[in-house]
Amino acid sequence: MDYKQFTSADKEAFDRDGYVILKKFFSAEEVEAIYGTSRNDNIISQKSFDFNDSKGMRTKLALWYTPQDDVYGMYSRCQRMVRAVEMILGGTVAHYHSKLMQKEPKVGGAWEWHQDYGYWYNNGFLFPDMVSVMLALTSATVENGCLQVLKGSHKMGRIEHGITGQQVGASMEKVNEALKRMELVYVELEPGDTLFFHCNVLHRSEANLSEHSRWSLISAYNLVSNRSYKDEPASHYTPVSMVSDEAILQVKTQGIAASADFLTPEVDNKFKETITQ
Ligand SMILES: O=C(O)CCC(=O)C(=O)O
Ligand SMILES: [Fe+2]
Repeated sequence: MDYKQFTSADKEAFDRDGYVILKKFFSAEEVEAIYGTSRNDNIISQKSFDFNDSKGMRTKLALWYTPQDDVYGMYSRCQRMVRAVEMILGGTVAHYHSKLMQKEPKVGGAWEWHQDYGYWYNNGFLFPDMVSVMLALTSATVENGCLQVLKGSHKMGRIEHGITGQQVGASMEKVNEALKRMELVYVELEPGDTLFFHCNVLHRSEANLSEHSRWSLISAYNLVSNRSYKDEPASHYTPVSMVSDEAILQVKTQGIAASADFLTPEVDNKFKETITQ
């Protein structure tokens, strides 16, 4: 089977705008494999925790560092993904972490304006050679609190971040000025559509007040040369062990192992920085 590939035109758009959307980068069958598995994955539900927004709404999420041989790991490690991220970052890439974001109907929380590098910088990464890739497992719409990005804002460089509620957000003085000059884009996605976004692009999302879940699987990558000087799990400088594009459908219903290196917020006191959002 032919799989859609990330092109040099996609890379140009990413460099210009700080993000690019690849429609149907993963097929309906692949999304069914990942979403169907995650919906019934007891380990994922055991390892998920709530992350509260400033109004007490909450997003459920599970986060792990080393990509495994399960259906989620195959997403993070498959060839079209690794090649795309190599093109974006311009070198050999490592997987920083992945998370399954479960923004449930009526309760799914908001995320304040932030840059992912606003947090990751505090985790010891000197360079913003980092990128996130979000796969929509369900439709993401304005109604269910889809991601919003400020187009071109990655060019501002890193902005100071401070605590807003339980979350850490970007300086609102800078965000408010940035909002006057750049276009705010609601990233509406169909299942299978995939958003690549720069670690310095400003983004946020509103609460999910709708009847529909918004679930996404997000993998973050780093250049292996951008090794943290802090005590981060080794996955962040270990080259991704690439698998074929067929791998998702080959493992299909394989859920995550309980032994995966999950982030546990109770023990990990640098949670606020890691959670990337
Ligand atoms: O999905 C969301 O609403 C926020 C996600 C986010 O900020 C991230 O993954 O970096
Ligand atoms: Fe984020």
